Amino acid sequence: MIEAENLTKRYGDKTAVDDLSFTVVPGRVTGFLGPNGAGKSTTMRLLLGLDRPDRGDARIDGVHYTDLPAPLRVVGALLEARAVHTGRSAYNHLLCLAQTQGIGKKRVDEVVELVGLTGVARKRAGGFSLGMGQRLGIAAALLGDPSVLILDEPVNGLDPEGIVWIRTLMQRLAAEGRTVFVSSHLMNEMAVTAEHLIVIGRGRLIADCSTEEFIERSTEKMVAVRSPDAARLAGVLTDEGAKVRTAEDGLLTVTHMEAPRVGELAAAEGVVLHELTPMRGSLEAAFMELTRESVEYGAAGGPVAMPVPGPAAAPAAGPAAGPAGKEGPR
Ligand SMILES: Nc1ncnc2c1ncn2[C@@H]1O[C@H](COP(=O)(O)OP(=O)(O)OP(=O)(O)O)[C@@H](O)[C@H]1O
Repeated sequence: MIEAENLTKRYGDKTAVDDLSFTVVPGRVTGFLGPNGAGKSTTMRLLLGLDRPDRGDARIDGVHYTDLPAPLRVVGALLEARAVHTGRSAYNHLLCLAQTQGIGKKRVDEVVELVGLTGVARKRAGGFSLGMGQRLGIAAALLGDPSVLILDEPVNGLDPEGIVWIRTLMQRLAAEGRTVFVSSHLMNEMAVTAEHLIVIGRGRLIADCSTEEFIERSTEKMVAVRSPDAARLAGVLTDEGAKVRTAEDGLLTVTHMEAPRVGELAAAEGVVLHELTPMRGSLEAAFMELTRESVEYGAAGGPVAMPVPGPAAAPAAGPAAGPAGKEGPR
């Protein structure tokens, strides 16, 4: 378990982490989200004793990181600044790390295999690609078979196969009863990986809830409906209180009315439907809505996130675009 209690960290005038309290429990993947500069990396460094808080407390399984006698056996960490500037082979890099904590050679072999680096383990780690470096960093984090994992942007630099691999690995590690705390900028990836979210903006807590609840709370439900008689249908739905917009020729997006009611009204009026799709907000849309006030380095106007087809609030894989993909959920 990870506990942050009133964590505060200032750099000069800048408050990077501001009175932040949360708990990350074992058994599920917890995503750590926030716009650029929100304080995610700083928080992770505070948890790992790499920076000292000005106020507050960070504990891993009830203990300050710096008081852990064999930290690698309790916490595995992958931080954003993870380049391995080493002339050593990947294998020797891991072996050296293992030896500092009394971890045997057998475990080094195991993690090399686990992260898929067997073929290149004897190669110089300094020459690794970003993706291979990520795998090596994850191998290092797993060396001590830790009960807690803190991963800062683990998906960075991984190809699609690598992304699925790390997702599956994180979910498996969580299912084994470990605490998995992971930051990422890839919203669609987080939507399918993390069961729970901690969202911060300008160093402060914005949300601490399930991924489902986060999406539900911050996005509007919408129905996409396609008909050869869209104009007439639009009139019928509007008369019954729906808000209707024409997304493209023959395709309407409907809010303030659920899909079954749209279907019933269409049937009652004898309007043919070619499509009736309940849309849900994407995690991306929810994130942008909730963090709008906290974006430090955003472009004026900002991008618009797309809704995705599917049952309301259920996280789904794939690109965040649906039939009504020309407009945001608002
Ligand atoms: N060592 C430092 N000295 C001065 N300011 C810092 C330092 N580390 C972080 N900051 C500032 O603190 C704020 C939080 O930074 P941090 O890197 O924790 O954010 P982040 O959420 O991880 O951002 P990103 O998503 O861009 O990686 C930023 O404004 C950053 O410029």
